[in-house]
Amino acid sequence: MAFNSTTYSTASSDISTPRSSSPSYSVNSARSSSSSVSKRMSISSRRSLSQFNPMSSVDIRAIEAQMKMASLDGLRGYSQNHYGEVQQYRNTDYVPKSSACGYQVLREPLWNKGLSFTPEERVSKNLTGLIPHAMESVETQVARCMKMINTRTTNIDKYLYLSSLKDQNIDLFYRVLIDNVRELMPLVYTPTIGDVCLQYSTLYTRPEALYISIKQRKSIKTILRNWPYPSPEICVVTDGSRILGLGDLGVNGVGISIGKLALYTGAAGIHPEKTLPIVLDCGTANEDNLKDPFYLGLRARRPAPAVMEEFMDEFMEAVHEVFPNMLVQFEDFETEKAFNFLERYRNQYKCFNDDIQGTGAVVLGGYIGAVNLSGVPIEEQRLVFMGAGSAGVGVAKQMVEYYTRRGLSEQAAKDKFWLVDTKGLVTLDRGDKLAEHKKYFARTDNNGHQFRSLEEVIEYVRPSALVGLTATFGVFTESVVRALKASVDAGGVGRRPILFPLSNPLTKAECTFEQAIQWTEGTVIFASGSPFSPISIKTTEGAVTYYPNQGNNVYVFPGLGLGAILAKASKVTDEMVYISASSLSESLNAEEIHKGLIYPRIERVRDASVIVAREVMKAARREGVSELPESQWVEWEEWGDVALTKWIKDRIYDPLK
Ligand SMILES: O=C([O-])CC(=O)C(=O)O
Ligand SMILES: [Mg+2]
Repeated sequence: MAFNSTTYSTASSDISTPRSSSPSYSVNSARSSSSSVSKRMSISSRRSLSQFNPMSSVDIRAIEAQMKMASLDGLRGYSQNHYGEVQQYRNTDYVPKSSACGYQVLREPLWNKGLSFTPEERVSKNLTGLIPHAMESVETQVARCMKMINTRTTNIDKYLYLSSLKDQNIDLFYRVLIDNVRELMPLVYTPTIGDVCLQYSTLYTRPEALYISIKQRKSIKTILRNWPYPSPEICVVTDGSRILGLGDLGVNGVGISIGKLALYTGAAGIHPEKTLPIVLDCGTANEDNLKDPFYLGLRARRPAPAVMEEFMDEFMEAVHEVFPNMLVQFEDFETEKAFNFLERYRNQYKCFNDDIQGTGAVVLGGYIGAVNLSGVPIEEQRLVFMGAGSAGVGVAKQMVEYYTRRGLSEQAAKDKFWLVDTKGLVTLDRGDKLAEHKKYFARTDNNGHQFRSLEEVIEYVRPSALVGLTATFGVFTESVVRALKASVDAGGVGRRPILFPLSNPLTKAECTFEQAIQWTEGTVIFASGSPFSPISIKTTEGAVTYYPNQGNNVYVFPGLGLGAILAKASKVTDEMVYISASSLSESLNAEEIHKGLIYPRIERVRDASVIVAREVMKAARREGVSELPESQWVEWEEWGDVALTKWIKDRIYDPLK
C-alpha cells in the first residue's frame, strides 16, 4: 500500500525568522501540499475555536490574557489548576517561547498532532528535531495505528494500545476510532470494556477520570475543580455497583464511564475536552476486589442506602455549583439506586439515566422497525421480558409510551407486557415483597396461578416478542426460542419472531445470533446489546448471509446528550427521551431498510446521532426547556431541518479533517 508522504527540510538554524521565511520542502501529495496544509490548518483552527462558543461561551479576551500568562510563566502555568484554560489555544496562534514548551506541546495529548505538524508549526512551536522528519498524511498515521492494533492478539492488548494512543494524541485516537468504528468500538466499549473493568486495578497505569471517594465527601467541589479542563459539559458517573451484566466492580467500574465518553466524542462529536468521566468510590460488595492486593478503591463495604443518598445529594449539588452547564449521565448504578436517583434529580438537574432511559429508547427505536418487519400487527403484539431490573422496566415503560401514542389506553398498553424475573412471572399476588419499580408491570390477571419458568410463561402468553435483560448467558434456550417461533407461526404464514437478547457483554447475552438463526430457521428479527458477527449459511441455492442488529444505547445516549447540550436544555424531559427513540427509528437509509436492519449500520452512528440530536433539540424547545434565544429558533423554523442540521454539524468535532 502506498501512502501519501511529504518530505521537507527545516533546520531551525536555516530559518532565523520563522514567520517571514519559508522552509524548503518537497511535497509528494496534492493533499499534503504546504499551502493546502496550512490553509486547512488555519480553517480548522478558526472552526475549532468557534466550536466552543455556542457550547461554553468562551470569553476570547480572557483567553488571550491567559495565553500571555502562560507564555510568560512557561511551564509553571501548566502545572496549576487552571492550566486547562491554556489548552483552549492549541489550535490558535499560540507560540510556545522555549523548546521546553515545544516538548510540552508533544506531551499534551490535546495539543499533539503527531506527524501532522506542518513545517511552519515545527519551527514556530520549537518542535524541530523533537519528532521524526517525515510529515505524514492523516491516512498514513491511521494506517500505522491499525497495523499496530492488528498485530496485537488479545483484545485487552488492543485496548491498551488504543488507550495509550489516546493518552498521547487525542485527535489521532479519535480519527482512528471514527474511521474504523465497526472494528474498534467493540474494543473501547462493550464487550472488551467489560474485561477491562474486571481487570482495571491491574491494568492501571495512569488516571483518566475523577475518582471521588465517599471518604472525601466534604471535598467534592475541590476535587471537581482539580479537573484540568475548564468547562466540561457532559459527565458519565457510575458508582460501579452494576457494571454491564458483571455486577458490583467497585471503583474498577470507572472503565465504563471512560468508554461511554469516548463514544460521546466518537459517535456524536462532542469535543473530548468537554467530557468528564467520574467514579464515585463508595466501597464494594465484590469479595474478589476486596481481596485483590492491587485493588484501587476503598476497601470497605457499601454504605447504607440513606448514607449513599446523602453523598449523592452532595455530589449533584457540587457538580451543579462547579459546572452549572453540566449534563449528568447516570450509568450502571444497581437497579434500586438507578430508579431512586433518576426520580430524585430529574426535575432539579440536567440529567438522565442511560440504563433506564437510554436503553429504553434504543430498544424502542429498534422495536418500531421490528414490528413493521414482523408481520404481526400492533394489536396482536404481546411482549415477554426476561429481566425486570432498571433496563427491563425502562424499556417496557418506553414501549408503553409508544402504544399510548398510538391510541391505546395506558392500561391496554401495559397489558401487552409480561415481565419475568428469577422467581417467575411478576404478579401482584406472588407472595414475595415486590421491589417498587416492578409494581407498575405486576400482572393481576393470573387468577392466582404463578408461572415459575420462562417456558411456562411463553406457553401461557404466546408472545410475538421476547426481550432479555437478565445478565445471564444462555437463558434463551432452544426450547424457549422454538416456543416463541411456534407461537408467532400460529398467527399466520410469513410472520417473524422478535428476539432481543440484550445483556452485555457478550458473555452475558441470553443467546447467540447463531443459535437464534438456527432455532428459528432464519426468520428471527434479532438485536443484541453487544455486537455479533453476520452469519452465512449454505443452502442448496447458495450461501445466505444474515445480519444481526446491535440494540445498544450507543445509538441514543450520544445524540441525546449532544441535543440536550446544544439546546442548552435545563433538564432532560421524557419527551426528549421518547423522541430520541422515534427519530432513531427514522434514521435508517434505503440500503439499511432494504437489508432488513432495524438500526443504522454502526458506520453511520454519527449520522444517526446528528438526527437524534436535532430532534431532541426541537423537543426541548417544544417542552419549554431550551435556553437558546427565541430568535435562533425562529430562524430555524423558517429554514427547516436543513439549517438546524448544518448548525449541529458545524459544531461537532471531526479531528484532523
Ligand atoms: O454499556 C453498554 O453496552 C450498554 C449498557 O448501558 C449496559 O449494558 O449497562
Ligand atoms: Mg449501562
